[in-house]
Amino acid sequence: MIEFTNVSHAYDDRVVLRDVSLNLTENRIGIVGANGSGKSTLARMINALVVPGTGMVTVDGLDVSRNKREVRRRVGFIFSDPDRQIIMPTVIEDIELSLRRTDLDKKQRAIRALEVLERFGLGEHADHPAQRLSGGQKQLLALASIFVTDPAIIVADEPTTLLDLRNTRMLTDVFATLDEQLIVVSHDLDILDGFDRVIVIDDGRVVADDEPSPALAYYRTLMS
Ligand SMILES: Nc1ncnc2c1ncn2[C@@H]1O[C@H](COP(=O)(O)OP(=O)(O)OP(=O)(O)O)[C@@H](O)[C@H]1O
Repeated sequence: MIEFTNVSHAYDDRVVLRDVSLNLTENRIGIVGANGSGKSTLARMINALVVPGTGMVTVDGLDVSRNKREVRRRVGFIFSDPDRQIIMPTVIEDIELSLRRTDLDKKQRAIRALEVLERFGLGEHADHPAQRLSGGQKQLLALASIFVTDPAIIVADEPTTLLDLRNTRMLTDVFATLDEQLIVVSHDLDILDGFDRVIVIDDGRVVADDEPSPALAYYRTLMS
């Protein structure tokens, strides 16, 4: 469970979140809003990538500002820019690196890594240089490298920006089958169909918080 209590935040003198209080308990939660409205800042706080200026964020009761390491073990964060996440020379090595803290031995890690690559449609690219993948394939690899660590919570910041229609659908299917709690920031409203809850942010405030259909209708009106 994720809780925001009276969270405000400013970068220098620019206020980007204003007194946000939220209890995030549902399995699939979408966050939408205009460019620059504060969505990524909010999402990054769940993983302590940004520490709130005032107020508090907790994950399973842990104050994220004081328990970064423990919180990051529970929360996997997927950046929209996959180059921030891909580290190793080949595709499979990147997944194997994510598995380094598990109990699996080298051979088991290789088997598990290949399984997850196949699930994400990258099985054929296992031994290819990661940096030669297309943008969309890199995005899938970045997603796979977080999924494989089995975090209790996954936060994805615009995970479909580089994906074609087929891979967006594949990702939507992967999301639908996840046991993990999933928080997705997205401008692609279609991927939020079937989510439990959608939060609309406008100028640093929560302006709607509802099931997808009414929340997205509100957002469309706000943007029109
Ligand atoms: N590290 C930073 N330093 C200074 N300003 C920042 C920083 N990160 C974000 N901002 C500013 O804070 C505001 C909110 O940014 P944020 O990335 O949270 O918005 P967003 O809703 O995710 O936007 P988008 O939909 O464009 O990704 C923007 O004006 C942005 O320029």
